[in-house]
Amino acid sequence: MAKIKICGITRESETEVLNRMQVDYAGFVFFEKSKRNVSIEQAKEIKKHLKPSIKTVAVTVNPALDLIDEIIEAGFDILQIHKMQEFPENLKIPVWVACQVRSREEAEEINVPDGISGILLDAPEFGSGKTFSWQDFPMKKRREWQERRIPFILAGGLSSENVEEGIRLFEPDVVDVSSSVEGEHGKDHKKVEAFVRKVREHE
Ligand SMILES: O=C(O)c1ccccc1NCC(=O)[C@H](O)[C@H](O)COP(=O)(O)O
Repeated sequence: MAKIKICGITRESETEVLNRMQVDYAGFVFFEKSKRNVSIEQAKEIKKHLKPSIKTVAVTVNPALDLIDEIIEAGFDILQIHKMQEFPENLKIPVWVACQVRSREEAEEINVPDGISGILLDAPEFGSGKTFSWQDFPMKKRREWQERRIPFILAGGLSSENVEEGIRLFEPDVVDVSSSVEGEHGKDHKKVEAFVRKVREHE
């Protein structure tokens, strides 16, 4: 069964539905330009309210080494890196590399370095609630990662309406959602519940 990551947690009140629905991952965005940006201190406070079984993912964009150190120090389980320029060596935290899928040609060039703990495919604009073009994605890349046993995370525009299709096409290890489960004040409990149920119904 695909595991579930709810991304862009910004407040303590959101943890109740994550705990109750026993999701697998909670993502915190550390990127100042994002409407979901939180400080390390805020995230540390919020994650105290998550069940220990929920792994925490620190979502970053080409992070400076200082930020990576702070993330490790704060006890996050996984570091997710978008727009990675260089793979930082000897990191003491598992890394998910996020790739923005813009075209079939670009996707064919995706190189997954050894030693990463997951490859995440996302829309051209991260956190936008839009999907990348699933039909154009070169599935031989997906098969290559399956053969190399690299965990695969499907992100970008997932919702209760399309997640079944995404699971059928990509057989992801994890499905990652943010925009479609948001309301006016952060994550909407009913939308999170509906998304989680849809994923679990599928299996
Ligand atoms: O969500 C953001 O604002 C964000 C900012 C900077 C880097 C990544 C960001 N989100 C990335 C994600 O982890 C996934 O892309 C996200 O869960 C999927 O988002 P959505 O398309 O909104 O469901």
